[in-house]
Amino acid sequence: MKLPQSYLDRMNTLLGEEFEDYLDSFSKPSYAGLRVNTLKITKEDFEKISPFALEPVPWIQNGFYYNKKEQPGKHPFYYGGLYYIQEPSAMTPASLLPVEPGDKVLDLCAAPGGKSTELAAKLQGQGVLISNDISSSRAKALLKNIEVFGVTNGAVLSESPERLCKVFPEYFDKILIDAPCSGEGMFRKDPAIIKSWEKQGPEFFHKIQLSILDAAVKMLKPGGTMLYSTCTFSPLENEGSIEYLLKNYPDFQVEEIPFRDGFDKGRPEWILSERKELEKTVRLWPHKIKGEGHFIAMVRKDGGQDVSVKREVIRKEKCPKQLEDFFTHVTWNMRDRHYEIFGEKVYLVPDAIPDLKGMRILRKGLYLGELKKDRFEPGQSLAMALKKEEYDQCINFSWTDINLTKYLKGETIEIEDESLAGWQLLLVEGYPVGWGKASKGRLKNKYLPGWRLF
Ligand SMILES: C[S@@+](CC[C@H](N)C(=O)[O-])C[C@H]1O[C@@H](n2cnc3c(N)ncnc32)[C@H](O)[C@@H]1O
Repeated sequence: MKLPQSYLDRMNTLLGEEFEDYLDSFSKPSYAGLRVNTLKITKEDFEKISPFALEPVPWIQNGFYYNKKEQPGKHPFYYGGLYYIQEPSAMTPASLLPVEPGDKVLDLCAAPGGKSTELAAKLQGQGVLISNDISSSRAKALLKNIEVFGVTNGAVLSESPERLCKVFPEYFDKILIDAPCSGEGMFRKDPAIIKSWEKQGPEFFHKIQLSILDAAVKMLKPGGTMLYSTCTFSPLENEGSIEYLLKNYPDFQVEEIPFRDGFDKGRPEWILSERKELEKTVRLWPHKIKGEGHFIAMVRKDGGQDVSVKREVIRKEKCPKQLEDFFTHVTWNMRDRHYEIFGEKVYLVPDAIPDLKGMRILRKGLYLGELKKDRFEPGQSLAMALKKEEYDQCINFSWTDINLTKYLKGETIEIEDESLAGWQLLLVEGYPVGWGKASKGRLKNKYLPGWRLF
């Protein structure tokens, strides 16, 4: 791997004696990690059923290292949404943002969802998560991950931060900005990033970061907390961006982040700043922890009064009869819920989401399924959001069962019990993977075509 000379010179100047250790980290392999989806399974229960050799990531409650040869991304448990494959340092920002069930949370640069999926797990279905990414193609991958994880209380948008401000003034309790950056912390994991660094370096990204921060501050409630992270070492994009925030928005203060073994403090002197408080930010280095490079800053907006934001009253649809009939099989309380219907498609929408008219919306609420003339056809995302005890017709497979593989490939499968009829929720070791429709000993495959195993 050949690192650009200008980069090496800068790092040598900044790191001094540590520079050799940093360079040495390139001779070691990067670490692979997975993070357990605590919306579906506890860390302890996952450890009991995991076929992988796992080693805990010391600073992440539900994070593990795995051996790359084991390929957990191809395992049926992955299709059941039991975990997210994530580089261990990248697990840190969402783990540190103090999200509580009931909060209104924004993940502003969210695709493909590594942080959003953890923020959703922290909300435990209560409150609202708005996951946004300016790139619509990346937002599609984000939507899939949100759905696989079984998130019910969110919306996925693809908007510029400036346009979001108009809909969400001082709306959020917590905001996460995992900013686009020059990616220096990922050079070891993905050497292709070196090429793009040569084209677009720290100055390019710093400008974008400032415009994202300008918008984000307007969307945070007084008393709210915002976490800013990057995967680069560049002082300009890290301490430099936070210095800009503090200078231009004096109602923001840097918050203490609980230090863990191997965490390093922010370096105000690297941007010639007098602000000692920048030392409360955190730097992660590949020569100090088993993970790649990251920067994390947590800031709080002064105040604490909940501001009441005027919202239009959104028309609530009545629960359609076909849906009501289907939900006799489900334990969820479907009365007084907020439905939105577009053509045949019906969504269950959290009450707290304001009117999103004019926004580029990929998903608002939970997609339940399609209303046909005299019946309801449940959607894949509803299957992923259910728990086995919440639906009365389940078929369970062991993860080694060939029929499960056939199902995930989209094939029709035979079933022993010929009396089974209607919509069956298919499970892998007790965790939903999708729908099948049973009739006369056969199970018609209703697994979402775009999600199939090839
Ligand atoms: C570091 S990545 C986010 C990774 C994501 N948080 C995760 O954990 O999976 C940065 C993202 O910012 C998005 N982005 C770039 N410019 C943006 C902008 N002005 N507003 C919002 N998102 C932006 C990019 O499309 C990219 O997906």
